[in-house]
Amino acid sequence: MKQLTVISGKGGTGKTTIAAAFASLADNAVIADCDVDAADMHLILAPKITETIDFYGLKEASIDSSLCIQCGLCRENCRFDAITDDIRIDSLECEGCGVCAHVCPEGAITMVERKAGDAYLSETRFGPMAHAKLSVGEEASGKLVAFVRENARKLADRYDKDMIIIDGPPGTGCSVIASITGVDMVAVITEPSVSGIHDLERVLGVASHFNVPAVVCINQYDINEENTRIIEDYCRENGINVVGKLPFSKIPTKAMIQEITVIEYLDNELSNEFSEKLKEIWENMMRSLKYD
Ligand SMILES: Nc1ncnc2c1ncn2[C@@H]1O[C@H](COP(=O)(O)OP(=O)(O)OP(=O)(O)O)[C@@H](O)[C@H]1O
Ligand code: SF4
Ligand code: SF4
Repeated sequence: MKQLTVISGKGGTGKTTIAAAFASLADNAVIADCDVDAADMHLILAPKITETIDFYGLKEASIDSSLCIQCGLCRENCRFDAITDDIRIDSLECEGCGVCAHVCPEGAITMVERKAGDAYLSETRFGPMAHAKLSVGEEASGKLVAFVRENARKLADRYDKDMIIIDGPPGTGCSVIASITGVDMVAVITEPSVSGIHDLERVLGVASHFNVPAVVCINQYDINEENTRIIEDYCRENGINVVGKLPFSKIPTKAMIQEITVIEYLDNELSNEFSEKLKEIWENMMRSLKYD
């Protein structure tokens, strides 16, 4: 089974637009929305949730006040200021490091599970989907990405799918790393802006560090053709395949408003042209995936 992650380095480059289009073009895939901090694939794919699973992130300290002698050691040793003057745990600040439980002379502190969000198994018009929602203020997004990927693998086994298409988070942080480790290929969606080029180089560096082959798709290439050439040269020099370029177009936004993919939005010549380009990009990527 092949796993492909769509990432972007920089936010707002069209990653979700393109990942949703890929989901509609794949023959036999599971879709995994791993952009868990700002999930928006569901706006286009309208998943029907079939199963909701509690997600437990970081553990949290809990004090048994009947054992506590108010010595204050836990408070002194908590680096996150998560213990109040009257020795209570501030849930929003507790990072679950366990130091307080370790130093407590009375064994009054235990580490307990804390629900940090919900993971979902769903059905979409293009096949099964794994996705999730992190609770407000929670920070275990890398762990939740890993959980969504595990759920996607279960769906692939259950429905005999041969591919998982992962919509990864933007940036280069731990949730990006969790969404690309062990996949067969990443497709980096970039745009020809100065920050786009900078973030592309950074995210390609992360992919290379984890030995994941990368291809690049340049979105809105015509907003700055000079920068597009810089990206193409950079990719050529570094042996990275540019699988295609998409022009600036009103179609992605029009399709998004109708909650459909750009491939489904087919009411004029212009939209046909746009979706034909995306199909070519998909086919180039599939060739690269086979070749690698
Ligand atoms: N080729 C294009 N031409 C013009 N607008 C586009 C193009 N591709 C995407 N857009 C628009 O850009 C906006 C951002 O796209 P999208 O949500 O797919 O990006 P993203 O990288 O997933 O963003 P985020 O990081 O916020 O998840 C949307 O309004 C989308 O319709
Ligand atoms: S688990 Fe760590 S962060 Fe939480 S209260 Fe204890 S020492 Fe502070
Ligand atoms: S270290 Fe233990 S006994 Fe001391 S104040 Fe904290 S909970 Fe109470």
